[in-house]
Amino acid sequence: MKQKVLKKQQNSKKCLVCGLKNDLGLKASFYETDMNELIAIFNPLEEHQSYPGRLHGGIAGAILDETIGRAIMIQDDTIWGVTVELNIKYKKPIPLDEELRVVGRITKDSKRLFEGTGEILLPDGEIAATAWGKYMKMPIDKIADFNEDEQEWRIVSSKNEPTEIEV
Ligand SMILES: CCCCCCCCCCCCCC(=O)SCCNC(=O)CCNC(=O)[C@H](O)C(C)(C)COP(=O)(O)OP(=O)(O)OC[C@H]1O[C@@H](n2cnc3c(N)ncnc32)[C@H](O)[C@@H]1OP(=O)(O)O
Repeated sequence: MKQKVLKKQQNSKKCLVCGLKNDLGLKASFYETDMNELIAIFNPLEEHQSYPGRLHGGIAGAILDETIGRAIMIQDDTIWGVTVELNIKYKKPIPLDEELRVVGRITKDSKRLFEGTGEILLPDGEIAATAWGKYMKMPIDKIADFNEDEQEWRIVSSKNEPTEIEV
């Protein structure tokens, strides 16, 4: 099924998942879609391996965590979540050096907490890992000394941004 891209989300400077100036990071891009889901696209490198040729499970957890944690920003981009629980099921080995898609959505939202689920998809669309996470909503100034400009928290568009993503 194709999902229509409505908006790209911000990247940052040094985050392991979204930092564009983190040489060892995933440099993932995040897209909000017309299905109220968030889709991450990234290319894991050799540096992200566990066994040769296989993505490290912790890295798979990191991209799932951030995709679910950012999905809350579809409805309100001023809500920041810190992960309080994360459960992952690894179903298939995840390859390196190939473009991968991760889908996340919010399943429960209350005043102080939200929950969501997500999946990492293999290039052929098969589900390689699933996750459920719970997050506490916190004001950004209680999480970190955060300055948008210093952290380069901004939407970075390239020439070939997708308008639709197959999931
Ligand atoms: C430049 C930026 C780049 C990055 C951008 C990324 C975008 C976003 C990406 C996001 C993705 C990546 C995100 C990351 O990677 S975030 C990094 C990983 N996560 C953390 O670092 C969180 C660490 N934990 C804490 O800081 C504290 O434990 C917090 C602040 C969460 C609570 O400690 P605090 O001492 O303040 O609170 P409390 O213990 O008195 O509890 C307070 C209340 O909360 C309830 N409670 C607590 N835990 C749970 C639970 N598990 N289920 C249900 N409820 C829970 C508790 O019952 C109590 O309720 P009540 O009794 O008052 O009713």
